[in-house]
Amino acid sequence: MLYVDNKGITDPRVNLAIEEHILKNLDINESYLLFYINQPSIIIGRNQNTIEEINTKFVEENDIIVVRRMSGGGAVYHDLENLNYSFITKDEGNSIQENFKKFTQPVINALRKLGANAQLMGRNDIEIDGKKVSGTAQYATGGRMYTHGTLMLNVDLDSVSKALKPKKEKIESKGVKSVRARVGNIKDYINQDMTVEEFKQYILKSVFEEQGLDVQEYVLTDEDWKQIEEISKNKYQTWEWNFGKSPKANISNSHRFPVGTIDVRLNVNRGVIEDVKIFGDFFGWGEIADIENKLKGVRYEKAAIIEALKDVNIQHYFGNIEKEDFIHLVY
Ligand SMILES: Nc1ncnc2c1ncn2[C@@H]1O[C@H](COP(=O)(O)OC(=O)CCCC[C@@H]2CCSS2)[C@@H](O)[C@H]1O
Repeated sequence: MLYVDNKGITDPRVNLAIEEHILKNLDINESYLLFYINQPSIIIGRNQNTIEEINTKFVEENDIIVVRRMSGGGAVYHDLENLNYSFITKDEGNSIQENFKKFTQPVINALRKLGANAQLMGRNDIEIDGKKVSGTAQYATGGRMYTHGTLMLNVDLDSVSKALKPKKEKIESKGVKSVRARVGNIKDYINQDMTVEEFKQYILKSVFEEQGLDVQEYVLTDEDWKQIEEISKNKYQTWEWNFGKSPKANISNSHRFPVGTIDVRLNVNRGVIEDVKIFGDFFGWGEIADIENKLKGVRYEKAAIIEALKDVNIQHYFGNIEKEDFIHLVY
């Protein structure tokens, strides 16, 4: 495993590009550990409808950067006291749940050594005494993957709840009243004061030590930085990627499953599906556009929809749901 230093960059549009570059362009047989801290920003899940997740007024007034990531799940708020870690590794074909368990464990162990009673809970949370202090997500492509997570050391919790507006059903399914009531800061549960930089060094050392390794570093080259700049410019700095277009739908069905919300919007014209957009905060690794494309041009009737999806492995896209349940959302 090699540690990658991001040179203290706090622009999420660059940090996500560094992560993507390591995933796609560095040594396929190596594992990497990257950390990054972002200036106030909202990091939107891969399949979410950005505009519905954010409080636009608050975001504009406070110069909060909004950027979409490649991994699934919901929107999170970052500031300079939220540390993000990312394990970039081979994809061994394990389920997302197994990967979440595997890659949160070293982090949980580090938190426990600091005196916090941290545990993996729910779909993808690390909780301490009932408060979510970390969210995990994953993205896989071409035999490689990253599993990354937030660590709320001392985040401004008021801003978290003012910046985000998760759907009502999501909040209700968590059994708590608000985002504010649900999240907590690690600093309130550990037995020493730490700056975010000290916290990062601690986690870094702890992860390597646990594997019996000395910290070894991969230093990003000029060529790496050139490619990172390209990814950042062509993707994470574009309106198309971060917000994109949401077609006006005439049919719209949404349901919250244990794996997350799936929200299907259709344009049906003269009995034919002309356009489809699927939104949500579910965890899958398939390209949702594949399913959308399979549905386009299909007659809007149950048999035709079943036929169009007959070769699709629905769990690959949404996690653990039944195909029937998805079809029920479309029709
Ligand atoms: N920074 C942060 N950390 C943990 N939880 C948060 C945070 N901000 C908001 N929340 C809470 O989590 C839910 C969303 O939970 P949900 O489970 O839907 O999504 C996630 O956890 C995604 C984690 C993505 C991690 C990436 C790592 C590097 S870049 S971002 C939100 O509505 C708030 O209640």
